[in-house]
Amino acid sequence: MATRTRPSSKRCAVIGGSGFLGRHLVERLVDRGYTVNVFDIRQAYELPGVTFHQGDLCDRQALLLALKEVSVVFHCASPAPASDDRALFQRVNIDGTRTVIQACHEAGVQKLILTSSASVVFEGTDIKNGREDLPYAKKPIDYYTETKIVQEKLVLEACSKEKGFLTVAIRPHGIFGPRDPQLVPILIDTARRGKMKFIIGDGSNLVDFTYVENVVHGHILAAEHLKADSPLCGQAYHITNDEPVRFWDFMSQILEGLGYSAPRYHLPYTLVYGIALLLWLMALVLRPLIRIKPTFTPMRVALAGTHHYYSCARAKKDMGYQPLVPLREAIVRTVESYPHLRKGA
Ligand SMILES: NC(=O)C1=CN([C@@H]2O[C@H](COP(=O)(O)OP(=O)(O)OC[C@H]3O[C@@H](n4cnc5c(N)ncnc54)[C@H](O)[C@@H]3O)[C@@H](O)[C@H]2O)C=CC1
Ligand SMILES: CC(C)CCC[C@@H](C)[C@H]1CC[C@H]2C3=C(CC[C@]12C)[C@@]1(C)CCC(=O)C[C@@H]1CC3
Repeated sequence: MATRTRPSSKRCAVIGGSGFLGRHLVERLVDRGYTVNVFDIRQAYELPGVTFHQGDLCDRQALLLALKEVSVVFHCASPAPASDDRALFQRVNIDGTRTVIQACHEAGVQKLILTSSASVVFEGTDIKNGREDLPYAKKPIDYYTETKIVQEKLVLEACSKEKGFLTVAIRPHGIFGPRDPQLVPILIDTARRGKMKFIIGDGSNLVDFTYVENVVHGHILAAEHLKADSPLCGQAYHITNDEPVRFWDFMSQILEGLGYSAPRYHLPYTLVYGIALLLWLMALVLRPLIRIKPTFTPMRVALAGTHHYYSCARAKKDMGYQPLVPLREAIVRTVESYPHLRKGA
């Protein structure tokens, strides 16, 4: 008779483990003695102690193989926000997350930790020290955010002490660090094309940028504190660097660190937002004929021109969270990790 091995609390799966955040998470889990199964549509690296399962998270059978004898699942897979593909977001973030939950039930997984986003409450207007009890955005600013809201609700509603299936959502904001394929590469690409000359608005808006190691720390703390009698069950938690910074100071430090000039001239926020909206609509209309990808999307302009920073007091109280790497050190490490993006390289 086949015996079913009891899931070990140190055996986990990371869905999206080939990605930027996912890979940092996998590396830290391995350091902490976890055995890790990575499930992703692509395999990006090899690491001792890690087993790769290549597949689409919408494929329940493929997922089940990766979740065998696993007690903790981290779900940090998503299409990139820049893809701006509504059908893809719907399929992966909503239908796919339903499949993940179903597969977790079938495989006897005990804990599911979702990487959500602080943007689920962002509507393009100022948020200062926002707490987790802010309502979800009624008018989400893009398809990515729209589907991240539904995804978070699905995961939190699936939390059931009776069924022995516990869930929690981590809401990071503006993740950056070595190997990030978004923030630094897009910023430098924009600078190389001579488009980083302008500050949108008066430049005083404060924003959270969160170093990837701190986001990883928040995920692992959440997994280890998530118990039937803990306040974490079915809750969302902001994880930030807890050091809001002026958006344009942060961008300037990265740009100057890599040898580029910081933007100096100001443009009115409403003007730039209006142009971005117009370009986005044009791109949408022309999509059947030609694929245009504007750099300044309405989402990026809104993020660049408003305050959006969040309180992580709840994470501090319920799971003892404190950022491990301060912002100044995080920027130095990040800049040093991109020698190929230096000016002239
Ligand atoms: N980068 C940021 O600033 C923030 C990211 N997040 C969230 O963090 C998570 C991780 O983001 P990043 O690491 O930045 O993105 P990433 O693009 O580097 O990683 C996402 C991973 O998901 C995988 N994936 C996508 N579709 C899949 C599918 N159908 N089946 C299996 N795997 C699939 C990709 O191959 C990739 O390896 C995402 O859920 C994102 O929404 C939240 C807040 C901020
Ligand atoms: C062209 C410039 C105005 C801006 C260049 C930097 C931007 C690419 C990034 C600045 C803030 C970032 C951010 C995200 C992606 C990259 C930025 C727009 C997210 C949308 C990623 C996914 C999330 O869940 C929220 C993030 C907010 C901040």
